[in-house]
Amino acid sequence: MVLEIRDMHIVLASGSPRRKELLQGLGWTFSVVPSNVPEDFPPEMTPEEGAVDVARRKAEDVARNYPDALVIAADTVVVLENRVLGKPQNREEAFSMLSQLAGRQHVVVTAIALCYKNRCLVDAERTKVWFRSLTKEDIESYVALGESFDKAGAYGIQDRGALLVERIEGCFYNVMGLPLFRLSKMLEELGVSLEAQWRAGL
Ligand SMILES: Cc1cn([C@H]2C[C@H](O)[C@@H](COP(=O)(O)OP(=O)(O)OP(=O)(O)O)O2)c(=O)[nH]c1=O
Repeated sequence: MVLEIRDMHIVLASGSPRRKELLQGLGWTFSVVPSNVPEDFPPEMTPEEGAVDVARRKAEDVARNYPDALVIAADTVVVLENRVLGKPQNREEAFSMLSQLAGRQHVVVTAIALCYKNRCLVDAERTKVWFRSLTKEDIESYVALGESFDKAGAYGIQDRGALLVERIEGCFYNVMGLPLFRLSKMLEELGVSLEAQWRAGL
C-alpha cells in the first residue's frame, strides 16, 4: 500500500519558527509539538553524530505520544574546525561566535529524524558556508539586531544574516534548519509518496 503524505497526520516535533515556515511553504498540513529533550551529546561523538543523536531523541520523544503520526524532528549545528557552535546564551557569546566565523568557512549540519509506526530514519545534510570579514563594529551592530539568540552559530542566513554570507556550497534550506530535498528523499525511503500532494499543488 502506498502511503500518501497528504493522508497522513504529520507532527513537526520542533519549536523552530523556521522549520514551521519551511514545511508550510510545501503546502503541508501538520501539527507542531516541540520536544523538550536536552540538546547536549557525549564529547566522544562527532558533531554530525551528535546532531543525529539529538534529532532522533527529539523525534522519539514526541512519537511516544503520537504513535500513528509521521513525526519530523531536526537538529542544526554550526561546526567550525570540529567544534560545535550552538545557540548563544547572551550577547557576549553571540559576539564571540560571530568573531570566530568571520572571514572563514564553516559547515552547517542539520540532522533530520522521521518516525512512523515504530520505524525511525535519521540522516544528516552538510552545507559549507563562507563568511565575509567582519569588523568588531559590524559584529556589534548585527548582535544588536537581536537575530542571534535562537539560532545555531548566532546568525540567520534567511534574514539580515544574509549579508554576512559570501557564498554557500550545498542546500540553503539546510542552513535555515530543514533540508527539504533531503526530507523528500527520506520520505521516499520510508515508502511515503508526495505525488498526490505534488499534483494537487500544481
Ligand atoms: C545557522 C542558522 C540556524 N538557524 C536556526 C535553525 C534552528 O531553529 C536553530 C538551531 O537550533 P535547533 O536546536 O536545531 O532547533 P530549535 O531549538 O530552534 O528548535 P527545536 O529543537 O524545537 O527543533 O538555528 C537559522 O534559523 N538560520 C541559520 O542561518
